[in-house]
Amino acid sequence: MSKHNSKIDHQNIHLLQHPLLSHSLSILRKKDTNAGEFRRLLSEMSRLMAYESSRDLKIKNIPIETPFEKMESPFICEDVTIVSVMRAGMGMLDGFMQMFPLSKVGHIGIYRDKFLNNTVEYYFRLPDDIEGNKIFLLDPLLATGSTVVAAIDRLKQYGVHEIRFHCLLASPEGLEILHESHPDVSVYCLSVERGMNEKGYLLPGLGDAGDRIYGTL
Ligand SMILES: O=P(O)(O)OC[C@H]1O[C@H](OP(=O)(O)OP(=O)(O)O)[C@H](O)[C@@H]1O
Ligand SMILES: O=c1cc[nH]c(=O)[nH]1
Ligand SMILES: [Mg+2]
Repeated sequence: MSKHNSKIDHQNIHLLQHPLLSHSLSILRKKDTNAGEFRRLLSEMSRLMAYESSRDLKIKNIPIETPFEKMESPFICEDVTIVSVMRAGMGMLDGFMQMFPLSKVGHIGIYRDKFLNNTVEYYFRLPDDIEGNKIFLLDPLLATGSTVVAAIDRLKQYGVHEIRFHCLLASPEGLEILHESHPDVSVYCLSVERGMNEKGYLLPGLGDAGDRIYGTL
């Protein structure tokens, strides 16, 4: 975990460090990176994040036949359900779906309403029978933590327990709040940011992720 923040040195926070991820993140942060490039890189980075966060998935040897002989070969034997927090989580979804082509996919639409000063859920759809699945939850940013906590509150109403939250950037405050509300949830992120501005945007950050993906600046 990040050296500069001992308060959030929780075992279940995984700081993914890889030159390919760091390089791409730097491009995403740049204010003149356009929406097309932002989308392309986010998708590519999501595949790498999925690779890193799935290292411990259970595998089981199953008999197969190669063109030459029979053997026992390892296959993933756990069900993964991917859940995207709209809008910005959609930018990570195709990368994860490519890595887990057999996974089911859920969607949660939540935004931070500036006037209500609260999160608003406008869509919720999970696949049936996902109790016991590993949930790979996607949203590029964790700022105040209210969105991810609201999303996980709802997921848990559906009996899912093993949740891995994937984001690019997280604030120290947001990580604390997430840990207080849901200490069982693992976080996979690329950077713990310095903090937030008065509007709840991460610093140094990358701006509003949804706006940057969809060009709604
Ligand atoms: O930790 P929080 O303070 O809750 O902020 C994080 C949320 O903010 C962004 O979504 P936003 O509300 O901008 O919605 P959008 O994806 O539709 O743009 C981001 O994608 C997270 O969902
Ligand atoms: O910096 C931030 C914080 C919350 N949501 C965003 O999209 N960006
Ligand atoms: Mg937004």
